[in-house]
Amino acid sequence: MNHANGIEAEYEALLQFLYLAPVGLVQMTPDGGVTIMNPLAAQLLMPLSRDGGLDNLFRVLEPVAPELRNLAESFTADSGTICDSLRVQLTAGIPGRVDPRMLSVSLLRLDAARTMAVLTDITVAVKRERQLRQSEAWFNAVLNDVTDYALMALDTAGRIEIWNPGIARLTGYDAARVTGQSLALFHAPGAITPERIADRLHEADCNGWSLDEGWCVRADGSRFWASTMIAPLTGIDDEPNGQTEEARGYALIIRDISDRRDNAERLLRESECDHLTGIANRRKFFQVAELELQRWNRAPRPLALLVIDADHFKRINDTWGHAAGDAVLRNLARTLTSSLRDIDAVARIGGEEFAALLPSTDLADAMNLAQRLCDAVAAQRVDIGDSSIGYTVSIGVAVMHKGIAGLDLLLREADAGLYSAKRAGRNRIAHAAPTLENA
Ligand SMILES: Nc1nc2c(ncn2[C@@H]2O[C@H](COP(=O)(O)OP(=O)(O)OP(=O)(O)O)[C@@H](O)[C@H]2O)c(=O)[nH]1
Repeated sequence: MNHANGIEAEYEALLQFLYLAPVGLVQMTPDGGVTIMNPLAAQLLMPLSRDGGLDNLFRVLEPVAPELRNLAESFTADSGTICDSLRVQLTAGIPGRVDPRMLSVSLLRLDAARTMAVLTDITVAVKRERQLRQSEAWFNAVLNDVTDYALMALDTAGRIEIWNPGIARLTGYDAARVTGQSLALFHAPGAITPERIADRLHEADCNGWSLDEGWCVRADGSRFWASTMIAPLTGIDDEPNGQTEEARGYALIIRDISDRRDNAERLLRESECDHLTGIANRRKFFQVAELELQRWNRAPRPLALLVIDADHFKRINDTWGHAAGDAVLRNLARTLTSSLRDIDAVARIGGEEFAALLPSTDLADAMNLAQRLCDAVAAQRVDIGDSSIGYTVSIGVAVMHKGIAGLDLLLREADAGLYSAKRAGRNRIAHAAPTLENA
């Protein structure tokens, strides 16, 4: 075989490899300009492309992974791993019916001119992982050492009736303060609503148990990471027409699992945080919202979604520089979190786009809140060197209703409101009436 034939054969083999590789492979310039892409990469990315073009990977992935461009820009070495298996959520899915579409993205700098992206569809793997984590959490809650738990009996309305001494050890409350109180006592003010408690009791009735993990608060105000499990207590009652089993109340077990939050869990939490603003990222938002929508499907209650988008943000970047744009986004995140309750899920879901999911909030309340947020943002000044700049947002409002099968559709309605607010001149809020298709 002569030299030219050798090169041709090698080239053929390379093309075949690219064609058949079970992962998406993209070779690009450091700023994301695509030079080569295999068919699987095109297939994975095409649904994200707004205009059918796939010429820049960072631009295509910006709505779902705005951090990629920053990660690549801040990577200064000539070669090495820029990010490894970063999870990107492509779609929200439909609770109980369609799983969210997940992509894993790794970026490798090959040399100063070339960066390689490896894209893997991990939808099925993530679903299995979630199922495993749920059963692991369940076993942890039930089987592990029982020295650090508080056990109490709740009445049918979720008020505390009977307790074990562990309550005082774990929470610092004494019996007199606990009896007759709602279990909201162990949560920060505003972190749990009566409706959420009712949902958990209902969930326990339906599934045999309701397990949750999150922050609990001691009598002295200090926080601890806890798993809380509620299980129905049933009894046999004599009824005129025979014996029936009926709920007599619930058992509640609170366990301090702060020390169990090992590295893996911390890493997971970090992977749920937006790198720029420190609030939840799109992935975390979709997870929380999926749970919220499952709750809604079991027991519909008012549930509102706000999509908040910075106005003329490109102009801010162009006029004041990207770092100033970043400062505005951080200010916006702070303004939103300080104006919302703990129970509201607020996240950065795209470049300059944020979302807030508001349980127990009807349309009128959501509109009021959106207007307050809009006004609070317009009153902000962000210091940039010697200057200080103002900015505004537009907000689309949507509320959950029967015609909405999943988060994608709820987001679509909020986006329609956002679009109206932008078209009407920005720095305003709008609610788009449900489309006929969703009504
Ligand atoms: N500074 C900064 N800019 C970002 C970030 N993510 C996205 N952007 C920029 O946000 C801008 C969004 O611009 P557009 O989508 O055109 O929207 P806009 O200029 O806000 O206009 P309207 O939404 O119509 O009011 C783009 O220029 C993005 O590059 C980020 O993390 N930091």
